[in-house]
Amino acid sequence: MENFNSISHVDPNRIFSNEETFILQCQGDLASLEYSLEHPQIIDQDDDIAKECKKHKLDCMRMLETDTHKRIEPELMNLIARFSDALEIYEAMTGTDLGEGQAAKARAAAGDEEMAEADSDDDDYQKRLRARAKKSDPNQAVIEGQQQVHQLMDKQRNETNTLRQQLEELRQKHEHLQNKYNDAKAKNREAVAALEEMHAAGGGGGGGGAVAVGAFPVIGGKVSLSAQSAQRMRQNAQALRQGLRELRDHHTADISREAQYYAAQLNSAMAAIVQAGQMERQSDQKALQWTQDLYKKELKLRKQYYNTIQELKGNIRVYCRVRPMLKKEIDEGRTNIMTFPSTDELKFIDANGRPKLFEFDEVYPPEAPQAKVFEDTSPLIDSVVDGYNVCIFAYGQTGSGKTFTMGGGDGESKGINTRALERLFQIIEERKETEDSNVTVSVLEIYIEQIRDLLVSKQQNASTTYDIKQGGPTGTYVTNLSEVKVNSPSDIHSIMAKAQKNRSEGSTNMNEHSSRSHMILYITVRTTNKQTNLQTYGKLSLVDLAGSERLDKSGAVGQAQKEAVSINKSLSALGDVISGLSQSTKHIPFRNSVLTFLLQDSMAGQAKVLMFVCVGPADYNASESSSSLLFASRARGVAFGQIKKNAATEKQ
Ligand SMILES: Nc1ncnc2c1ncn2[C@@H]1O[C@H](COP(=O)(O)OP(=O)(O)OP(=O)(O)O)[C@@H](O)[C@H]1O
Repeated sequence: MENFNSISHVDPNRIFSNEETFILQCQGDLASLEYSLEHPQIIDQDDDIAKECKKHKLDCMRMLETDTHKRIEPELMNLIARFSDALEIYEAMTGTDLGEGQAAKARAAAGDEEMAEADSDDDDYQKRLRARAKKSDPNQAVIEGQQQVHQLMDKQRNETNTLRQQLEELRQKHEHLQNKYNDAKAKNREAVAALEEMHAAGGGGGGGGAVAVGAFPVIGGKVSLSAQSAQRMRQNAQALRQGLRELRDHHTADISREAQYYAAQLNSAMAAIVQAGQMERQSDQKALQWTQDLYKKELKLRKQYYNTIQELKGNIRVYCRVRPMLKKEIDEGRTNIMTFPSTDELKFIDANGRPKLFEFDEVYPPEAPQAKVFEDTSPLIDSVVDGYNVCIFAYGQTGSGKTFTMGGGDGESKGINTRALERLFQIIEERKETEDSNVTVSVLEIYIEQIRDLLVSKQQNASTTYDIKQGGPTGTYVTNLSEVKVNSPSDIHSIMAKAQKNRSEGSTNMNEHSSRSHMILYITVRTTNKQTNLQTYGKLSLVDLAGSERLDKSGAVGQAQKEAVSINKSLSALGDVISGLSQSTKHIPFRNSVLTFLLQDSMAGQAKVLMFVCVGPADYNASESSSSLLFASRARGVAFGQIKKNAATEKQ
């Protein structure tokens, strides 16, 4: 009876007590046995269910003997009766001896003490059955037994049905209770979870310590509702999380695939770019090399053509420039007599009213800017770096624009001198990989047949003798003339400002700032070829001649008159030289003046020569303009001789 010792101590909160469980088990097994009795074909041959029922019956009987199961006594009694009936029928149907029915009765009648104990557990009902069986003969007993069996079977059938209904009710009750129990458990869990969430959401409010969840009331309407919401939310959140996880996995896979695809695309694109870049670089290098070669060839050709043209032209080019009308001239009501039929022609009516047409290599009208004038001059400058002497001089009457053309002003009005130097440095820069050049300048003036160094003080000039010599690397040179190294084009500004400041200048009727001397700016370029180490010299002579003037017009007297006479004399000497050259006479009077002596090497074929003939446009200068233009025309036809490049020497 060990199973039932603790029945009285069963937890009252438990749904089924041990007694109820026991009765349910008994009823279950009994129903099985009864069912098999109604269906003999499935009677258990191993007697298991019958033996189990026998055991239950004995348990029921033992429980009845104790006082502790009063509560279920009716059920126990009922069960014992049913077990007895069923077991007796079972024994009758199967011939098995379980201590019931005929066998027990026979043992009781025979006084079989051995099995008496097994039968002794039968209740009074059993004893009565056995007693009754003793009185009748066995055959009658069998018949009675069979009748009883039938009766019992009917009764049993009815009871079985009732029991089945009861069992079904019990089962439903059990199921209902089980559901309630499950619901309660679930609600409890939800409530606990809700409280945990509330606690978590509240940041552990109510003291900040850990909350003993079990201490909260479990189920309340409100809590239950919010717990359901929380549950739904949790389920939603879980579903959402799951969806997000799937989405993320899906996207991760997609992104990974795309990343691989694009990485491959990128790699191949990069490779293509690198390859294209290499090809481009190679073709760029080839194109660059080709362009450089072409450029060199072009330069060479250009030089050849230019030199050929120069030689064909007798090595002198003449550009004519007509300055604009001056304010003074306009104010005096002077008339502009110059017209320009073409870019190399100039036409005007001379003092005698006769139309005159002059043709030059270039003719610049008054509006021609300084830049345009230099544009046509710059090819000559290139020759200097190639080792040629170049002489550019401006000729014309006083006030005709010589100084403006050669020196000019600042910015866009800067003249040939500054622009030539800029161009020289540009060429030097372009050739710096193959050639090394340095540039020096000297500036002198010829004032009343005296040479003055314009880059030194008047005192120094007074104590220095300047002689003209021939045979230097660039031909004619002046002894003791200072030479200043120029590092950049901007250096020329201060140098020319100094020279201009030192130059002799006066004011005449014809020109407020009249130059009273010839000024020559020498720019010498020494170039060393980096490969051959050969050194060449080029000399650029930029000559701003003093203007010829008619003394009656200029009103010069005293020193100015002396200057004017000297100027005219030297210009006349220049005219004589040009005349001699044009007539190819044997003796050319270069030494008749300091000017012609200094220009001898240029005019004797050792330089490319460019003459600017400057004229004023006003009618009152028609005579001087006419003679200047005639002078220039004559010079243009002169063959100065075969141009020679300065000899190259090994650099020391
Ligand atoms: N192309 C020109 N555009 C504008 N002004 C000019 C131009 N040529 C000359 N002039 C102006 O004419 C005046 C005389 O010019 P410039 O001094 O150059 O003459 P010059 O021939 O050098 O005279 P001189 O022989 O007396 O020294 C100056 O005021 C000068 O600014």
